[in-house]
Amino acid sequence: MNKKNDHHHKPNPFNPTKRPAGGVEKAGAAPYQAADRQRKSKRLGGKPFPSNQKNGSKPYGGTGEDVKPGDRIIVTIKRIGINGEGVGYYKRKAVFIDGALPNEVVKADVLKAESNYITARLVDIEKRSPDRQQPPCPVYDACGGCQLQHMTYPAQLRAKEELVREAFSRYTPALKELPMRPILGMDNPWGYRNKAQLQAGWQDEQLITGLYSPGSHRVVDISGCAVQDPAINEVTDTVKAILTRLNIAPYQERTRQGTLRTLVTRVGRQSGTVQLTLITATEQLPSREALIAAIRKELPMVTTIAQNINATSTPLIFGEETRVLWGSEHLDEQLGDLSFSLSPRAFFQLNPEQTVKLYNAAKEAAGLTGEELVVDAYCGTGTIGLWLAPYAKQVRGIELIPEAVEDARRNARLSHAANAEFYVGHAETLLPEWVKRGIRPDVVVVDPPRTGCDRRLLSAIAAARPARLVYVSCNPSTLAKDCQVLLESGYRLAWAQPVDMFPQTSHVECLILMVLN
Ligand SMILES: C[S@@+](CC[C@H](N)C(=O)[O-])C[C@H]1O[C@@H](n2cnc3c(N)ncnc32)[C@H](O)[C@@H]1O
Repeated sequence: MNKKNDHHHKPNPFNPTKRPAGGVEKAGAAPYQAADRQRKSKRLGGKPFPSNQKNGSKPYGGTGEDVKPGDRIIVTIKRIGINGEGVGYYKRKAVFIDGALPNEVVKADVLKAESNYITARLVDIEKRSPDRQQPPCPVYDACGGCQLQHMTYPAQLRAKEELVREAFSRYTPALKELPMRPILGMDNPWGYRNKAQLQAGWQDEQLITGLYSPGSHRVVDISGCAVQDPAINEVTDTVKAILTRLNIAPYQERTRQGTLRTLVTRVGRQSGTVQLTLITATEQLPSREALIAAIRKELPMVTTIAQNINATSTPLIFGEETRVLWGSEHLDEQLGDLSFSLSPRAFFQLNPEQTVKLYNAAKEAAGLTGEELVVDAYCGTGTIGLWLAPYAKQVRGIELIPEAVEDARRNARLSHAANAEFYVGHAETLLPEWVKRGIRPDVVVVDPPRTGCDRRLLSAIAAARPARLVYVSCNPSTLAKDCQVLLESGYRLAWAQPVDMFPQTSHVECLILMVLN
């Protein structure tokens, strides 16, 4: 799954220049609480290609082995990299070019030339891919939220399948062939996100809300974001107008003046109601009563108005203290037959429609008959375990964050899952302890952060020998590496199922089923 509390960013093995997507919840992050904010060069999608002969670049062709910054090179793009960039080869070195698409021949200026890879800026497209399209979003180039809008949706899906294949061919040498099912995409790959976390900023003396421009703290206004649920866009625009009217200013890091840091809007897709959280740098919220009255009057779908106070200078979005200013403590949400009641800080899947497909794949993979003990490791708020609970004898979830475990327990009560228990702890410590005490799971589900499973957990699984291991991952590279370890421990890869949880972005979710040989 996405939304990963990943505290350990490692170099991305497909593109060492970039952080992997995902991470802790940070300001301005997009697809997950913390999407990768990759730097984008011009994508040229559907626009005339600029002539770039005046910029002092060297003539086409580069300088052989010793490619250096400023050289202009011609590259045939082979595939999409994990951050959405085009990947080709020049003089046997991998070249990463933002905005280039597979099968395109592009001219690019070298930005960085290392011993084993090159990064370059797209200048012109000599041969254009039929998969190239005009990005629908007007601020696509400036905003860091999406990486693949310049590619048609069927091509995005193919590229994501290719990313999974590439990872397994690179990191799972013990696997002869990858038994991969076609990726599960969306019929309508727009308007799917149920939550926005938008930074507040100034532009032309106006309050704006949006994401930080990649690599900076400049807010790009993203009114009318095409991947957000339309209700979120409506609420955002109206709240912005109300805040402007009431002179509630955005907080400015430089001057430490102002109030509003972030506007968090979450919609319950089933109920149609909206939970609004204003994250402020100060305890005091100016014109508080007038603000509440105006929101209630103009936005009847808002059922919670909350304030979260974050006076710190860390990149984390939420502070420790949340006050509900008006309305309900929780937002009601439904996923299939399960009910959830979400506090402003509680984690919930961002694309409920695709989550159902992912969890149904997990259910199929688990192959439950009602007699099994299922361990849901890295369980978050318990959603996968609860999805499986009606079909299992018992579910035991393990999660590091105590608040998430409290949410999981509350969610279990709401969904009448009396056979599901959730424990706070490290999966790599708790599962071995359980195994030592004779608790033997029949099915283990893991859904780790981007860094993958801890080796001690993989060893404990190998020792416990559950008949089935269902591995849900948001990072094909670590998934493939862990798969290699499991293959060496006597498991066989039965099938892999990629799911497109975040259309228009380069994120790929993939589930695999491993069974005992
Ligand atoms: C990708 S999320 C999975 C969430 C959950 N499965 C879901 O679908 O909502 C990974 C979770 O693992 C937790 N986590 C990270 N390291 C852990 C560890 N060593 N042991 C247990 N949980 C851990 C994180 O706090 C996070 O909630």
